[in-house]
Amino acid sequence: MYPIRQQFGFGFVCASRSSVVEPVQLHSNGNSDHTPKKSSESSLILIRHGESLWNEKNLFTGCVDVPLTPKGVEEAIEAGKRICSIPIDVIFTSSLIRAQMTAMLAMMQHRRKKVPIIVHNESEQAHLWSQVYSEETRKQSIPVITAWQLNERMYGELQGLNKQETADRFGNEQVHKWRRSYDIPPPNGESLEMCAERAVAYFKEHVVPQLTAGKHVMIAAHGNSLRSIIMQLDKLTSQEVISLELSTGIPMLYIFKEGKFIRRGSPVGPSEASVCAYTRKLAQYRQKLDSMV
Ligand SMILES: O=C(O)[C@H](O)COP(=O)(O)O
Repeated sequence: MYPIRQQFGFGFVCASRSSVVEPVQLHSNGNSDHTPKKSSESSLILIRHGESLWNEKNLFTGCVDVPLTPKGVEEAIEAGKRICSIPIDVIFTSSLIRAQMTAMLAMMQHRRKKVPIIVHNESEQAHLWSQVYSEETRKQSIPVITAWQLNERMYGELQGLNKQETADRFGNEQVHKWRRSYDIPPPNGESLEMCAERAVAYFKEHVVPQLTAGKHVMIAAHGNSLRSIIMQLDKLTSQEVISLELSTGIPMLYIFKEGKFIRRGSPVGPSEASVCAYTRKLAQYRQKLDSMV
C-alpha cells in the first residue's frame, strides 16, 4: 500500500500541522508538468487585493477581515485579464478574505483554466479530508497556500478608524508617519519593519524555494506586506520605501533568474506585445496557450 498522503496530496506535508511547502514534491509521484530545471527562470506576480469595503469607507483595516466591494471584484477580474497569459504553478495569499477573493477572481480569467484549490493543513483531519484522488484532476489544479504572515500590517488602535478623521485629530504629518515610515509603529500596531520581519521571512522560507525550483508563483496580499517584500526585492532603503505606493488590484511581474529578481513592471494586458517579450519562456508559454484554443 502506498501512503495515501504521498500519493494524492499536493505535497504540502503537515507533520507539524503547519503548511510546509516542498517544491519538488508538488506532484509527489514525480510526474509534474513543470519539472524543475537547474537553469530555469520563473515568474513572480505580486498583486495587492482589490478595493475592500473598508478601503471604500476610508477606514484603517489592517488585520480586520473585510471582503471586496463590487469595484474590488472588478479590479480583481481586470488584474486576472492582465496576467492571463503568464504561467502560474502555485499561489500564496494571506489568510484574509480580500486577498483570497482577489486571487480566486483573477485566476478565473487565466487562459490555462487550471482550478485554484486552497490547501488545508490547519489540522491532520483538514489535510486528509481535502485530498484529491485523481492524478489527472490534480494536474489541472493550482495549490493556493494561505499564510497569516502575508497579512496586512496590524494597524493596532487605528483599525476601524477613519483615515481622514484620524489625520484631522493627530495631524497629517503624524498619520503619514504611522502609514508610511519604516520603523514608526501606529499605536499598539506593527511598523513596516515589524511587518517585514514576518512577511519577508515567510517569502524567503516558502516562496523563494518554489521559484528556485522553477515554479511560477503569484502572491495576492496587501499594501504593506507587499511593500515590505518589494523593499527587499528592489533593495529599497528605509527612506525610499516611504514613497512606495501600491494601488489596489494592479499586478506586478518579476522574473526570478539565477537567484536575482528582475522587475518587469505591470503587465497591461494579454495582447500587450511587451508581455510576451518579457522573456523567451513567457513568449513560448503564450504560444502554447494560443495553440490550445
Ligand atoms: O489596512 C489598510 O487600511 C489599508 O489596506 C492599507 O492602509 P495604508 O494605505 O494606510 O497603508
